[in-house]
Amino acid sequence: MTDSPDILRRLAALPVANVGDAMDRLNVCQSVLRTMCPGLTLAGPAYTVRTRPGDNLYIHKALAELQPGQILVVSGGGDIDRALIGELVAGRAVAKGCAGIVIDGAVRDVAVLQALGVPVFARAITPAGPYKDGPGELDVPIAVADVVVKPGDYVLGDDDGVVVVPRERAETVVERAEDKQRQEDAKRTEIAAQLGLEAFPTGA
Ligand SMILES: O=C([O-])CC(=O)C(=O)O
Ligand SMILES: [Mg+2]
Repeated sequence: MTDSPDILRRLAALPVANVGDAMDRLNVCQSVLRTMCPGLTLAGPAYTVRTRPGDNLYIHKALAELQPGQILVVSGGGDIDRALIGELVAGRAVAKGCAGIVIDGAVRDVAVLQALGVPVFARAITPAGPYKDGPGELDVPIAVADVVVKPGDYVLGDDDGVVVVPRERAETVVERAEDKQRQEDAKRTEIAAQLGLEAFPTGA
């Protein structure tokens, strides 16, 4: 699948909430999927993995396939009793140029994930480790916190949560989201004046 760096750059510049609004407020992952690394944003095309809950053999297999800029997106069935990744898997993914990790399950070693500076989103943290027996699947459509993710779909995350932009709709979605952002910018300027501020806070 050809990459669209311009669309990705434009999507990445927008708040995740506005991109969700631009998809009729659908395609937003359930709020159980939270950032493990506050302040870091995530944006890129998905490399998808489906694993047996509590088992990360196929995540290790995925490390060999990951391309720079991709987001490692894992459906672990939402199980939160075993961590599917920690510092070692995350470090290896970063070494392959991975731009972020989304786990529909749990993670561990969270202090080091933050120190690595890689955006990681997951349902939970637990010290309990994963089994490594399989089965699993690579590069297939998956479900992540109630949203379908196809290989190559754009995945975006910030402190509010995660949205998935289907690749085939990305152009329309980014235009709608930019339009919404412009409308909101006008409102922010108006509110800043009411607050006696030179500019509306950015949260950055
Ligand atoms: O043991 C594992 O596969 C998960 C883990 O803690 C790590 O990646 O550091
Ligand atoms: Mg570990």
